[in-house]
This record gives sequence, structure tokens and C-alpha cells, in this order.
Amino acid sequence: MARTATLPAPGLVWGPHPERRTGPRELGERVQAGWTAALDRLGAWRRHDDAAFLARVHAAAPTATLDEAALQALRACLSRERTHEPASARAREAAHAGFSTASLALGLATASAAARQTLGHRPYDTQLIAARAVLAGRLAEMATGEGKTLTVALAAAVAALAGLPVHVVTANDYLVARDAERLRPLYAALGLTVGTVVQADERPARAAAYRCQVTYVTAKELVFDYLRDGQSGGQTAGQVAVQAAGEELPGERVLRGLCMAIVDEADAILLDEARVPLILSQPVDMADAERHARQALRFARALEVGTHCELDAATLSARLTERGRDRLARATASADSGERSEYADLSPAWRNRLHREHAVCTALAALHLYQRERHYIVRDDTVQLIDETTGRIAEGRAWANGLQQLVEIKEGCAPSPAFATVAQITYQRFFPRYFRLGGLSGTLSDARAELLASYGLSVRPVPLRRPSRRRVAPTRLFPDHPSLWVAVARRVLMLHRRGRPVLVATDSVAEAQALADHLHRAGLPHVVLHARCDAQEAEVVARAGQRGAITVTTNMAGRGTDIALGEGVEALGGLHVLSCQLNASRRIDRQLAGRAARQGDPGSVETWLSLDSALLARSLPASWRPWLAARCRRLPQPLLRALLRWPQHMEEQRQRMQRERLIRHDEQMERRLAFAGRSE
Ligand SMILES: Nc1ncnc2c1ncn2[C@@H]1O[C@H](COP(=O)(O)OP(=O)(O)OP(=O)(O)O)[C@@H](O)[C@H]1O
Repeated sequence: MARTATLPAPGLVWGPHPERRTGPRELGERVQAGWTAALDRLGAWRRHDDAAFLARVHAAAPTATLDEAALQALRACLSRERTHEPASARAREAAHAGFSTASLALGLATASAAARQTLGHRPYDTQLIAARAVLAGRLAEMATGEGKTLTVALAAAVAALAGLPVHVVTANDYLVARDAERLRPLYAALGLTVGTVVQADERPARAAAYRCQVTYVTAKELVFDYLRDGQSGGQTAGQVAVQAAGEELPGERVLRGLCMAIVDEADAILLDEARVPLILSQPVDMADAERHARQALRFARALEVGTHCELDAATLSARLTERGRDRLARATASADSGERSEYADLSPAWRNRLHREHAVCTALAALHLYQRERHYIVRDDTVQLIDETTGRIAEGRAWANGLQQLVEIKEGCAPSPAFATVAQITYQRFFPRYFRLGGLSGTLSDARAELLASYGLSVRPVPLRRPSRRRVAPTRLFPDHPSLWVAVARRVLMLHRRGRPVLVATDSVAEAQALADHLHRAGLPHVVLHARCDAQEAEVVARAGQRGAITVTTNMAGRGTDIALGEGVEALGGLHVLSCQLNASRRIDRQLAGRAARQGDPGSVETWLSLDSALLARSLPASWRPWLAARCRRLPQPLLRALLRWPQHMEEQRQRMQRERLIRHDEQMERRLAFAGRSE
């Protein structure tokens, strides 16, 4: 007998702040996303489907005008199909089906007309294909320089015309302001309003920005606004009515729900930034916090490793055994019963089993797992963290959940101000709450399985507009940094004499300065970029394509910044990118390479590394170094590439596991809090 199964309706929360509350996407949706991605791999089918869709957009172009009557008709047509407050289960299903091809074609044709009229840019076919993928709730992989900024605007405009409040999520405040400003005329021509949210904005400004039809914002600001909104509680019917009338509610929610988000540079946000939860915290009474931390350390010191607890060095976490739990319970009970004991001054929080076990496990980790000179250093009576990826001091960073104060007390330092977690959420739990979610980046395919598993998002590769003319020169390895800088300076001199612009990427400020000294001695004019100022960085990187320009950068050169070639540079061979950094993932290498040879321009890329670069030095056995140092210039290319790829692969795996652990931890928290209230 045939069996049929119906998929459960996704748990959608409607009302004034619509959002999904099902966590990661439903199984059915993931299967569908996986199936669509599999279809994409059938190149012939994909080309046919793209061609048919483009034909419809081009056919709709003559009717796609920007007069009010046409826009009114388009809005009506699109909003019939979107249903962000569906009244029935049937409408709810339609909400997931997306727009019909006909209305989507008309919507994109109209947005294209606005782009032509206001920006003077006729959207490329590749941009239309990518915008369609985004509106279908997918991640479009568009190579660097192919025009993602305009693509985002096309997709955002269509969704906004359908009546969905759209959040365009970008990498930093500078890009938020720049993109919104650049695209404002396009949105205005379609009768749409645009707002921006940056770090410095106060609550009323944020509320006003979120009331716009399209809001440009960074992921961090967006998530903190969501967490703060969660703290402000529900609204009364009267307040909802006031807000619906467009009036401001001081101290109330600023977001209008999670309807549609388009994530630009999606891999940077959904993967690279998604390794730690976002925590909303508030200062706590320091005397209480210090007493509590000292009590936790006292309990932890009384436990025997192996008998009462087990330690996991890989995850830097401790676990109590049954005997450990009993001992802890007895100790706290004896304090509670008023018996004279060393624990007599315990605060009431210790009566809660979950709380005391968590506090003692953290103290055990602080005592036995977090090591001086490896995880932190002690300087000027303070504990400073060491960044595990770069091996440098992580300025201004501190551990959460009381760990910082525990390590400080262990080291005999004065504990720094403590903060209690008020609410927390991960990107992996936040973004799937959007009713519609899509995004773009140049570097997604390496992580497609993880993106599907964590966010239910499939990756749609978008073809190049013009064939790439990027030349990749052989990789070279040098025994140490001094020999690397001498060779790099010579290379830069040679290219500079020909007038070709060069962009050199180094690993750190110190390395950039060392190279700058060599360039200076060689009489080569150059710009060193190591300020942590996104606006300045983008400005300098944008000039890096001028004839004879030499730019030295310390981190990934301006993701999201266009490097236009100066006059005559194309004939000289375009921009040359010289990477002297072994990045933590291949995606970052590809982003850097993507600064050269954009949109069919000529350009070249090469990678020169030193054996003592941070990631290599950490991952290659010390016994290999003398052998490699003697032969590094003669190693065959495949062997050299494999040698450099290995540490990068290990780092990618480590970061992936970190994200998986975070998701598991998040799920555990959710289960524990199921009876105690939500974590946000
Ligand atoms: N349809 C178009 N017509 C003409 N120029 C365009 C069009 N689309 C984009 N451009 C131009 O192409 C350049 C690159 O665009 P953009 O910066 O959006 O690329 P990108 O894909 O975001 O690059 P990256 O991956 O480096 O961030 C910009 O100068 C932009 O103005």
C-alpha cells in the first residue's frame, strides 16, 4: 500500500513581528534545497532554465515602466504572491513557494529599468540570474567583481515591492553606508525607502531605519537589535496600533520581524563570523561576582581529576563524574544546612544543580586547561588572550561566562569587571528564523555542504559574464622572512618599472612594515595599509589599480571593494596580486586573488610564502624545517601546493568543528532552557 506523508507546516510566528521559530530549516525544505542544487549540476538543464527566464525578463522590459500606475500594478501582483501574514494554511504554503516566474520577470525588468535610469547601469544577465536565485531563497555564487552590489539591490527591490521589509546584511559599517547611498536613487525611482543602521546609531534612529522598506545593516547590529528587542517583551494591542500608524514607540522593539534577509559576502558572515555566539550582557555586582568565582575555584581545587571530573583538552571543557556531582552536592548541602564548614558563605545560586555544576566545570577548565603563554599572557596585572589563529595578543577581547575572572584569580590578578549574560544567540539559529533568506558571495562552493546543513541554503553557481583572464604564476617558498622580503622588493621593482600596479598582502603589521622598509630602501613609492578603519582601507584599496601603484596590506584586501584599473593599465597586464599570507581558509585566498582580473580584465596572482609564516610554523613538524629550508626553492609545484594546502585544510577543519560544537552547545542550551525560559 502506498503511503503518503505531509510535511509539518513550519512553525511560523505571525503578528506584528513575523518570524520562523523552527530553528534550522525544515527537513522537507532541506531536501528540496539539496534537490535543486543537484539539478543545477546538470549544466544543460541549468543553461536552458536560465535562458528561458532571461527571455521572459527581456520580453517584460517594454512593459516595465516606472510610472506610478505601473508600479502600483506590480506591487499588487507581487504582494498577492508573497504572504508574510498569511491567514490560512494554504497561504502559508504559498509563502514558501516564492514568486511566480511571470511576476518575478516583471519585477526584475522594472528594477533593471530603474538601475538603467538612475545609475546608468543596465544589469547583466548574470546579475538577473543571481537575483532570481536570491529571491528563491538560495545563495548565489558570483565571482569577485561581477557586480554583487547591484544584484543585491535588484533582489531587495523586488522583495520590497512585494511588501516584505528587507534587511540587506553587509560586512561592515562602511559598506552599509556606501551601498545604501549608492543605491538610494534606484530604490527611490521604485518608490522605496532605504535606511541604514550602524554601530553609532541610537535606538530611535534604528527604529526609523527598520521602518524603511529596505534596511542596510551589519549582521552584528542586526542580531543585537533582535536580542535587545527580545528583552523589551511583548507589545500591547494599543502599542501595535500606534506602531502600525508609523509612530515611534520609545523603548519598544525596533525590528518589524524577520521577513527577508539578503546576506552579502555570505560566507564571511554565515561561516567565518559564526564561530562564537552573540551575547547581550550587563554589568554585575563585582563583589558578588568575585566571591562566586573564588567559591567555584575552591570547589574545583577540591576535586580530583580522573575521579571527580574528566578534562577534554580539545574542547577546553571539563565534565563532572557521578562521584564529582555527589561530592559537590554534599558540599553545598552542608553549607545550606548551616553546618560549620569551609563553604559556609555560599550564595543561594549554589542550590541550583545546573548552575553549580556549570560554574565548577568552568573553574576546572580555568585551572587545568587554559594555559599561560599558550592561551593567554599575564601583562601589567591583567590576563590578555592570545588569538588562536594568529598567535598574537587579541586586544580588548575577554572570555565570557566568568572564565576571564576565574583565570585572573588563578593568576593572582585583580578580577576585571564581570558581565552577566542576558541573552545570546548564534548566527546558525538566528538567520534561519527569517521567513525568506538568500545571499551572495564569490566563494561559497567550498562550503556548500555546511551551508546546507546549518542554514538549509543551497549554493547556485552563476556563470562568469566574460571568461576570466586571470593568470596564476607558480607558488614559491622561501626559508625565512628576510629572504622573502628581498625577493618581493625585487619583484615589485620589476613590475613597477613596467607601470603595472601591485597589491602585496602580508600577514601582520610587523611584516608589512618590514616589507615597507625594503621598498623604501629601493626607492619605491608605496602605501601601507594597516589601520583598522574600513573606510580608509576601502579608499586606498580602490586606488590600488592606478598605473604604478604599490599597495601593501596586512589583512584581506578590502572584501567588497572594487579595484578599477587606471588608464592604460589594461594594456600593461592589469593588477598584479602578490600574496605573502597563508590564510586560514582557501576561500580567503580566493577573495584576495579576486582583486585582480575582474569582469574579464587582465590580471595576475602569485603566492610567495616564508617557512616561518604563522600557520606554517605552527603546523609543520620542527624536524622538517631544515630539510625544507635547504630545498624550498627546488620543490616541484604539486608537492609545494600540497605542503601549503595541508595546514590550511587542518585550519578549515578546526574552524568547521568549532562551528559544529557551537551548534551542539546551542541545542543543549535550548533543551535545558525549554523549561526555564528562552535564551533570547
Ligand atoms: N550592470 C552593470 N553595468 C556596468 N557596471 C557595473 C554593473 N554592475 C556592476 N558594475 C560595476 O562593476 C564593478 C564591480 O561591482 P561590485 O563591486 O558590486 O562587484 P562585487 O561582485 O561586489 O565584487 P567583490 O566580490 O570584490 O565585492 C563596480 O564598479 C560596479 O559599479
